[in-house]
Amino acid sequence: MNERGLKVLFLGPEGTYSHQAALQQFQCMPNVEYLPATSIPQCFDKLEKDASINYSVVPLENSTNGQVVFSYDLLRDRMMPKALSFTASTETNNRIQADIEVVAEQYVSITHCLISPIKLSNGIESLGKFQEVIIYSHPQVWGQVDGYLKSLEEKFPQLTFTRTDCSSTSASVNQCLQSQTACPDSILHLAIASETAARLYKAHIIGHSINDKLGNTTRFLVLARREDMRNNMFKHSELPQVNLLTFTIRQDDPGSLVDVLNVLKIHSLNMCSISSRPFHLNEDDRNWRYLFFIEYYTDKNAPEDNETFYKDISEKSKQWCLWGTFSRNKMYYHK
Ligand SMILES: O=C(O)C(=O)C[C@]1(C(=O)O)C=C[C@@H](O)C=C1
Repeated sequence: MNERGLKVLFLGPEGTYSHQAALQQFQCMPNVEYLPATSIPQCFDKLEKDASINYSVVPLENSTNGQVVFSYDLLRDRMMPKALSFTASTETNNRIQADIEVVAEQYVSITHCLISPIKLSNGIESLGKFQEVIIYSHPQVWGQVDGYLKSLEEKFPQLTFTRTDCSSTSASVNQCLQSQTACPDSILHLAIASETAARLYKAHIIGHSINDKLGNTTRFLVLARREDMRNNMFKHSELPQVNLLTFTIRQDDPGSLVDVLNVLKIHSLNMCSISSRPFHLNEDDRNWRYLFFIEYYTDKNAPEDNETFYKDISEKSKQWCLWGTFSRNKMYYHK
């Protein structure tokens, strides 16, 4: 940390779940400046380009509707150009070093509210007075409240409901306030966001805890520039270390995915997650190629440079990248 303190980027504006994750991560540090980004891509770009920014907090997955694909794809996109340059060369070392690194994880419990820009005398029952309802939120939210929105549609069959994407949940509250000021009385603009966001904008909550699964949680990654992390200030705790690794396989070789996973087994490493995203290198490349994301545990006393493990991964995969080794957050274990 420099004398001027830390600068931490998050998906803004204030009042987003990402903001909450950033506060949770850095609340015990003195002198932290929280900087709102306008999109998830900006959370990556600014961290890479602006040396004054120390960390960026991005959502990765939700316990109800899974991957935040924007973040997965932004990690993938950072591997892509380096993967292309390997294909073109005769390089034997197939390990890719990314410029950013994952240094910690955070978990935020999600409690969505249905938020109105105007006070409705009869709460949710007042929707019956309108002809059209336009609901704004972050695209990740729709899959978390789908059952609730369907039940609203059934309750008010005469109403037209439209879902509109916004850059974040908190931005959606601002959007519904703006839109409501210049629209006919027959249309109501609503937002889905946290109670904090509703309070921040002095908007009105007409439905609380509307997510289909209560206890729904979003997992966030804390990113830093690799070159700045030589003195990693995130002390490794007593909890297991999580390693995030991505790899491509020699797709036409039968068993090539199993071969990579078997390396974990041989080294007695327990895998705790696996997923994949499309990995289409360029227009000359085949359409159906995948990048696999795995996470596995290592002991806190394990050597940082597990050379034989890396050598085996290099041998069995086409290309691979280790994004970071960080302590499991104890909130991972909470229901
Ligand atoms: O819009 C926000 O509040 C965010 O922080 C983004 C985000 C996400 O992309 O997953 C974070 C948590 C919720 O699951 C919904 C939206």
